[in-house]
Amino acid sequence: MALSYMPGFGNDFETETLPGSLPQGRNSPQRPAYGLYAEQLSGSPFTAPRGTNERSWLYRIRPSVKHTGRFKAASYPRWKTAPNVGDHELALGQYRWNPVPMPNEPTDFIQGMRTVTTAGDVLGQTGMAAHVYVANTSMVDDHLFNADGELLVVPQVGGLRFVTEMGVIELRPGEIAVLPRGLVFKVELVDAEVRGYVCENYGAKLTLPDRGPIGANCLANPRDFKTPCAWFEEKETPCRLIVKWCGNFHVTEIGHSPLDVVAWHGNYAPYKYDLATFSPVGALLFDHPDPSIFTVLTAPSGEEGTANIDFVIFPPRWLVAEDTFRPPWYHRNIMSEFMGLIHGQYDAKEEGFVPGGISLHNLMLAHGPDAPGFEKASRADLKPVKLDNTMAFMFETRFPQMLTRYGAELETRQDNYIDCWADLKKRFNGTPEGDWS
Ligand SMILES: O=C(O)Cc1cc(O)ccc1O
Ligand SMILES: [Fe+2]
Repeated sequence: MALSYMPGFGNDFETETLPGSLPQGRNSPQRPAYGLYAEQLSGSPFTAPRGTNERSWLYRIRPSVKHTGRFKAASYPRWKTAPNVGDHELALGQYRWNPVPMPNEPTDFIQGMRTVTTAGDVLGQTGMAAHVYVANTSMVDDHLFNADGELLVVPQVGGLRFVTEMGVIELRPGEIAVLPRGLVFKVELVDAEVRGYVCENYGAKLTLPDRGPIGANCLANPRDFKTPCAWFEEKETPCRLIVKWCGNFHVTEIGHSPLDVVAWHGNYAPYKYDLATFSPVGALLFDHPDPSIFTVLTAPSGEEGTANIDFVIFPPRWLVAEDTFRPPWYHRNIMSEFMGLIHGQYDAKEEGFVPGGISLHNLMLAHGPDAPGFEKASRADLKPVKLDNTMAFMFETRFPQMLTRYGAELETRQDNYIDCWADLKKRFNGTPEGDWS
């Protein structure tokens, strides 16, 4: 399948698979071409201000009401939803995990979703969940839509193909995709085994951060976001549609594929982004800036500057700051930090935080470079150094992240994580030089 994409972030796109299938000059003609049904998919209230008003018009073989029958309960017990509090006994702490193991049983993208933290409350449309997915099986006749939020997908091992009602997105590690709330899709695997991270956003949509004095360029540039062109299938064989709705799963059986959108236009659509196109901006003389300079996407919470979610990356970059402790400083943060590593090594943690791993530094819990990292950075010759072959990321939220039982009991949790700070020495000895012996 040759895939094509349209560039731009939040554009008003239009795309058709058959000539003349997209109505021009109106949304809802009396009889759309090809006998298609017109349907609006609203991602914001009708009355949202222009800057946040999102909707698309889909021209499809059957309207979506024909893609649902009677629902039955379905069960995906490892995919949890906030609030999910108190289902384990693990004490408060800073935590780190080695990669989630690949499954031994046939496991598709939905079955392979393992929730590590939840935050906020899905019923109030605030907060998020941080998941890891592991899968070895493509979805063939099963499809999903998630009414609980949009999904930000960060592959770490293996390629994925998101076959959605608005087109097909292929995704490799190093790229990310966002699937809007309510979008119908299935996930095919490009490789035999896949793993990655997902941030499920219950709140207002992810958008590009304001750049302030940085100006119009650098960081994530809008043209590097890609939305798929329309694609449809006419498949008249049994299919299932699974719905995640307020934390519960439901399934309905239908006699055809719900991926039947022949043409669409609008600004509510899935997209992908290659993290290698992020142009980092940083400290050119001294000091270590806040990681907000590396925000790719931010989901506002309603309170200015206080994100429901920031999606932040730590990309390859030059370190040039003079007379500076270059790695992250020690800190305590009102925001809660879930981190993953796509490949390479992370600045402040050369050992122990491995690709596919996770770290969790929750609301106000102290963290920072491990003891070897501190030693090295405190004594380093501060010539320009390129931090290369690395890509870490953070799902940061204003809400505390509640660990799930799955996360608490996962066998790859590193019992000794906090020992990485054990060897940080007292250097205060009453002299201005301190004790650097
Ligand atoms: O804790 C972390 O490793 C993430 C992080 C990186 C950084 O450069 C500054 C602050 C911060 O929380
Ligand atoms: Fe941090």
